[in-house]
Amino acid sequence: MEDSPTIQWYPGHMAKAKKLIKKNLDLVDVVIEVVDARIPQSSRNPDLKSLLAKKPGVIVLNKKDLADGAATKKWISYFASQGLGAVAVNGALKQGIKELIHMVKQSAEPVLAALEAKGRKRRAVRAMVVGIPNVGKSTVINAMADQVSAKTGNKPGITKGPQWIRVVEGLELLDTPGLLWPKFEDRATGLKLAITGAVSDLVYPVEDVARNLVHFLAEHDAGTLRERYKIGEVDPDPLKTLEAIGKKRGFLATGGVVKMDQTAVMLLQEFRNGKLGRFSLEEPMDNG
Ligand SMILES: Nc1nc2c(ncn2[C@@H]2O[C@H](COP(=O)(O)OP(=O)(O)OP(=O)(O)O)[C@@H](O)[C@H]2O)c(=O)[nH]1
Repeated sequence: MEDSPTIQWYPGHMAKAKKLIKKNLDLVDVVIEVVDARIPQSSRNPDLKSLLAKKPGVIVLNKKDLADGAATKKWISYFASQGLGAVAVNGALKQGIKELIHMVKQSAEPVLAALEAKGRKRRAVRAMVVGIPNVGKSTVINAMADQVSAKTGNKPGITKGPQWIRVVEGLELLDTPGLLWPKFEDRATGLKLAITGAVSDLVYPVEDVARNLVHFLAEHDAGTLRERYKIGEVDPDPLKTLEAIGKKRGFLATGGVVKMDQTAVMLLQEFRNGKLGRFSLEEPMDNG
């Protein structure tokens, strides 16, 4: 779904997404919720918990290569304290996938064991991947599928129902992810989603998003801003800092005025690609 980061979510879209997820939920034992490791709380869907009812879930903190390692560890402990299994992965490099597979199988164990106790034959665990746009759902599915890479289920020609991928012995995965809407609860959450690219650059003015990123970086690692953009001191006013960055990069209109939009887009791109380093935009205690 290449265009999904630009989806504008309206109540109609959300209702449709909810219906699709509910339909597929009936088919699986475990739900794998992919979140962005840089914003594990903000990139969770607000309604997933009620959708899941009592189904076990595993949280995947994807893009761990872009997040701060110490913060990711704290998030994993935090989720564990809430009774949720969480694992950090780099879907793109297929790191952490074996641990994820193990966790998914483990979380379904009580259900399968109960079925077996009733005299049923043991069957493979069935799982599906869900998450908001751009967190890496397809990448995680591909990384898991790559373990064996054998499609199972429906034969070609009669591909009416869902397609299953046999990940390893005893685990099957639905081949399409469930797309969920992001949180729109408050501006701070929205801006974090915008900084990481989970919501469209059309939702918030790009200059606002970049200003907030500069504010965060100035507080957490002003040295990186100074060194990468050779801007001397970081101004307490983030807009002035953004302007200084644009000037250094030569993003100038006639009359020497800095093209702020162009500067903002460049800064966000560099942050999203990890060129500025590894940053987590939130830690567990920020969320109470
Ligand atoms: N650095 C990094 N990038 C990743 C990782 N996993 C995925 N990406 C990138 O993140 C972007 C989104 O990945 P997708 O797998 O398309 O995400 P998705 O959640 O399926 O996206 P939608 O289809 O838009 O909902 C792509 O540019 C991926 O290359 C990761 O672990 N690290």
